[in-house]
Amino acid sequence: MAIASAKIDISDIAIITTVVMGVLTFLLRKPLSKVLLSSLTGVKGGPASLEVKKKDGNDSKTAEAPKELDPERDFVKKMREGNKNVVIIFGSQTGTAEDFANRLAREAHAKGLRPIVFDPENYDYQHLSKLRKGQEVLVWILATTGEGEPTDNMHAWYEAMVPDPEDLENCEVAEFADIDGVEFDRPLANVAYLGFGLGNTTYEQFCAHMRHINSRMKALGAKQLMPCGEGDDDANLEEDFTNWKAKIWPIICEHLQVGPSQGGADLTNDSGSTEPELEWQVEEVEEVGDDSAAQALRRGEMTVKSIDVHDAKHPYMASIPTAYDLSPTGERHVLHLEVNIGGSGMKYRTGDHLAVWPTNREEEVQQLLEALSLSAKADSAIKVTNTDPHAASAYLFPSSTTTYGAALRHYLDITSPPARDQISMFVLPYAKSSVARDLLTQLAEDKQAYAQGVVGKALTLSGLLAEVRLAEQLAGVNENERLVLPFAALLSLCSRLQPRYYSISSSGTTSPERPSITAVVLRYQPEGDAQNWRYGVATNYLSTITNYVNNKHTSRSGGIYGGVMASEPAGSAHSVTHLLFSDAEQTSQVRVPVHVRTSSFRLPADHTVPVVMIGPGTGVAPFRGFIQERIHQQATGATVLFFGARHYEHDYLYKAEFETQFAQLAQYNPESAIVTAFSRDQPHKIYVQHRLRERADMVWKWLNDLQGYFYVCGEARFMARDVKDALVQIAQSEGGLGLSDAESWVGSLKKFGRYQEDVWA
Ligand SMILES: Cc1cc2nc3c(=O)[nH]c(=O)nc-3n(C[C@H](O)[C@H](O)[C@H](O)COP(=O)(O)O)c2cc1C
Repeated sequence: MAIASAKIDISDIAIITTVVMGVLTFLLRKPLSKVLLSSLTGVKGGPASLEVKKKDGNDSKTAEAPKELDPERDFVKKMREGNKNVVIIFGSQTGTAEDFANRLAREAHAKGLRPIVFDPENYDYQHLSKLRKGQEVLVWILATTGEGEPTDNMHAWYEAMVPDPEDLENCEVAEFADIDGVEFDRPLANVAYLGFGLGNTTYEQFCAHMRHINSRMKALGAKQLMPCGEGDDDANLEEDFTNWKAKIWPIICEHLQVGPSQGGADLTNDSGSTEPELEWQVEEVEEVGDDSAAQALRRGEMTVKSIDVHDAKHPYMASIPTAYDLSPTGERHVLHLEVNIGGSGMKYRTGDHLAVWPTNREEEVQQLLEALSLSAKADSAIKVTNTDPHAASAYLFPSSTTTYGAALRHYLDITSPPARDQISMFVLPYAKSSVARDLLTQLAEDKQAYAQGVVGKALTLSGLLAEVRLAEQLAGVNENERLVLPFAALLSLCSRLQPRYYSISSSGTTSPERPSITAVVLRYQPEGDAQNWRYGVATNYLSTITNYVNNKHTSRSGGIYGGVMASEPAGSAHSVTHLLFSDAEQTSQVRVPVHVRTSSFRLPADHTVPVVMIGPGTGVAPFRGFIQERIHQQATGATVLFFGARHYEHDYLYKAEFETQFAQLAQYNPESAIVTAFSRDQPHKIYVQHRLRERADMVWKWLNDLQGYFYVCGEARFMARDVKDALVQIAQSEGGLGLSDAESWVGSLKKFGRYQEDVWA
């Protein structure tokens, strides 16, 4: 199952799993009736609850002396060395908040402010207290992930600043540096801040990460300059961000007393004719070194690094021993890929995620090179450096030198539609002809025109540039008057290509070196451009890899490589020329950059406890691993999988495998079974929640009487919600509870980690 897609990569709509391990972070606060309470707290094999320390009276004053901090991780020092006055800190899981932070910084710069962006993973939170209001402003840009959780890169800061999410007003005060002159429990009294939360209203805990940090900032004495903005990814995140941004500049400028009448010096020109100061400088350089070094440049640095520890910043180049289409005759193709991580030092546990670093489709890369008039220079070496010597990062890519082609292929998101403010800041200024200026101004300023002309068509940057070119041609604009976008401007326009996360569909115990993933290939025709196909970046990359693995004797230098799947849409041939290969082994073995992400989606340690899994479609992915694990444990508790799909004939994923495995599990417990719901095989739709209700008495017995675990993986908005409603109904009909007690019962299962979700919107 695909779990995390890049933001606008509507495509691999994937997305992650995030599991509720409430028990690790929450204490039960509202006990139910005694009977229910004892059934919930008597969890066997469940994770232990964490002791949450409270600040009370003198206790908190005896806090340990601050640890020696690494000066390299002091962001305030770095900020002051660069004479910056706006510090932007982002928490991002799939890249959107990071992109927003960078865009905000560019706009701040255009307003005459001096911004700097920090990834909290590289710095220590303790320095926050050194910020000085009136002279400096802190801006949080925080996405929420999991079930109301902080993003990985904010994890350490969040843990320190929000020790008890259930008691935001009154929890233990974190340690801060240099807090002389302020009250002990108000260490951030000198700090002025504002914030924007990214979230999705489909999730129960909307924008929880930003909201929790906001409450703690206030509780720790910081001055909030205006209420936090919130963006809803289920509605229009981009517009929410644009509206919030419009409000913050006068407030920041007034607070810092900068700019004409404190409104900020707007260095962008209304006519769009002034070229912006760009963040990145691009210099063409001679290629140095032998052939393999030159090749590495073309393929991206990811292939050549020799490192011991592989993580989110340093993927491992894994080979793919097996890959196939699980539903070759289905309307949608679901891929199964096994990834060889043997020898990498990486380990995974059942329920973890695998991040895959995709490569853009070669056709997209070539189209963009063409639109930039860089086709002839695709393999030219370039050095990309930050124009600001005090910026948090000097380089945009893993190394200072790459090629135009490799940058577009491996490092930049070139398929997401450019945002309105990006068009006005980084495309419009390069338009010389009035026809190009008019077209771009309309898209940048008219929301409706943008919604139809860019979003509705899922227009990529190369598509936008092609439309401008066509308009210029039709208007007879001279070649030397036509818009040519500089590569350095494109670097400000495109965000970084992000890894995509997939639930691992194998057991870490039985296949420790071969995690597998299960992903549906995303291809669609946008409403506004129904003639043309759009391709999800990562899943089509995986599809190309699958094709290659199954035909590996075909020459890879052949350029365009035809798809082998049935019902490939016309024109979907993929080029493998620029996939990554292992040259060291001289085997032309294709390599996929990956890393493992730990999750909290876990089976109970005690195999005698029943396990009920709801996994329609590719939501079945983590449960394949769970089933392997339960067989290995010879689980005597019931193991029950509710699987749903459209058609028995085409979409029953892992059918033969599951049938054999459940026959085996039934030997340990006769109630173990797979229950299927094929929605379109009869006139009326049947879904997993219907099957669940049909077995209400058993479900109640497994979960309430036997203290079983309940897992849901798949689509959040309808399926996960309907499944939860079905469980509430079961608690009413089988447990005799009123609606509110039934809801509390389900809520408490969640709090105790016995109802875990791995869902995506
Ligand atoms: C796996 C997953 C879990 C999420 N959980 C929540 C949540 O609990 N609450 C919420 O408001 N938004 C949630 N979101 C929505 C994200 O916050 C939103 O899509 C955001 O734009 C992602 O930003 P990022 O790309 O910087 O990580 C979740 C998204 C994903 C993919």
